Amino acid sequence: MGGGSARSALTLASRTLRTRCVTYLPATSASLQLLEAKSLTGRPENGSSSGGDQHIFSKDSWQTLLTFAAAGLMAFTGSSFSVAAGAPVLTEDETAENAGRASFKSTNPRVIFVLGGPGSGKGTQCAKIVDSYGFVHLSAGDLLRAEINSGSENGTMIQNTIKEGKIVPSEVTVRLLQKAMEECNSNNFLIDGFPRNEENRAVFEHVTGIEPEFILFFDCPEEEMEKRILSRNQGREDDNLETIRKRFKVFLDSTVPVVNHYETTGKVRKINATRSVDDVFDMVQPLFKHFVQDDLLWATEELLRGIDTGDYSTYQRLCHPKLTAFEPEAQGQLVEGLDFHKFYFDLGKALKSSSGTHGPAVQSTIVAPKVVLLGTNAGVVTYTRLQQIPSSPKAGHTSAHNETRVWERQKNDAGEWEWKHIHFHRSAAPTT
Ligand SMILES: Nc1ncnc2c1ncn2[C@@H]1O[C@H](COP(=O)(O)OP(=O)(O)OP(=O)(O)O)[C@@H](O)[C@H]1O
Ligand SMILES: O=c1ccn([C@@H]2O[C@H](COP(=O)(O)O)[C@@H](O)[C@H]2O)c(=O)[nH]1
Repeated sequence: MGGGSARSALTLASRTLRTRCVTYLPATSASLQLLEAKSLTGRPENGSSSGGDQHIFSKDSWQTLLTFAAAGLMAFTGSSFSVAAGAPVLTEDETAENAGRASFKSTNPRVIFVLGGPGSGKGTQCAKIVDSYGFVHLSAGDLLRAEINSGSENGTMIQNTIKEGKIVPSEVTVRLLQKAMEECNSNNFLIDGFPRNEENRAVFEHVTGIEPEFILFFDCPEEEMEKRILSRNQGREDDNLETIRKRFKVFLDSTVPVVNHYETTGKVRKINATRSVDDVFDMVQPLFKHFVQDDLLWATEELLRGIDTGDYSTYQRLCHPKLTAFEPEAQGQLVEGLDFHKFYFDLGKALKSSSGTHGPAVQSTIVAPKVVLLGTNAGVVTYTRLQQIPSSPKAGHTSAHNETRVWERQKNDAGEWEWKHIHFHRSAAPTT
């Protein structure tokens, strides 16, 4: 399993990234309702990922890759974040805060507002981001249309407002967004087509206390947007020339000022949306890759914390049942499955109960982590792990190991995406 089995805390030293959460992409009944709402309104959830400029490894090439990695023949290049050894350690509060995020649901969700004129391609790109980066897509327009279809008392008012291309009162939209976020077991949200005006923005911030990470803004000329909407053909009541023109005016008068506001805070990421769907997505992808790197590092930290605290259920949840490993304990052999690792968790528990000691915890420190993404569904995390072992016979001893951990994003039986640890390589680090 790669490490000590006694009770411990994980000190997250030597890193520049501040991790947020592990993306487990669970689809709750609420998100399924939203999907249903989408199909009712005929909105596209289309598009498999283009893969952008990265190589996407098939299952077969993945095995080859593992063989190379295992043989020490693989060099990790490409995007990474470097971390200076000895950089500041997380404070106790931050560590506790991160520990609280182990359940993936935090009070501090990651929100990206997706703005752009009507027909600029917001919904199309959001579907691709969901596919590749696992965000939950909340379209304010879809939520409002679902509210009409639900027979709510506000239904007629919302329907008339949409027909006129006007903006629905902020409290109605914010309430729908907040409810959808609360019902969704995720921490990563794309909020599409909102805030539509300054009041929307102020009410959302006031009610939820959430500041967006950034604003993804699709910039597209009116004639192109008009052409796209007129050929959208999804039976939307507002996709007619008269309402389209009104929507363009509302966009210019009310939504552009919101974008301008965020410009002043440096949060706008403007994308030229005139190109093809895949070309636009290629421009979008770099904005999301670091979230995946962040999540993979956090998943690794959670795994190590599980090892150090002897928490086998966490280890089992994060690891693929057929996890493969090269580690000193396996005497140079490739071991497969979790049983080999479970032995050490059981041993730790037995030793602790027989000795009855409750001494200080084993402490792991990750030094110089690097996260390399292989397409959008796989990634490799490498680092040196220092483990301070408080108990005898090696009391006060620090061990140093180089670890390479491979993660793959997979769909579970419920069809939900989750990161699974599929292989690791651990060897003693040369000491200085
Ligand atoms: N880059 C693109 N090139 C050509 N057509 C596109 C592109 N992006 C989206 N489309 C098409 O244009 C239409 C509008 O796209 P989409 O529904 O994603 O826009 P939107 O910004 O979400 O619109 P709205 O604000 O009205 O909901 C759809 O039919 C979609 O397939
Ligand atoms: O925050 C919002 C979002 C949307 N509306 C109304 O819905 C329609 C359609 O929105 P799309 O984003 O194009 O699906 C929009 O024209 C508004 O009338 C809103 O009021 N507030």
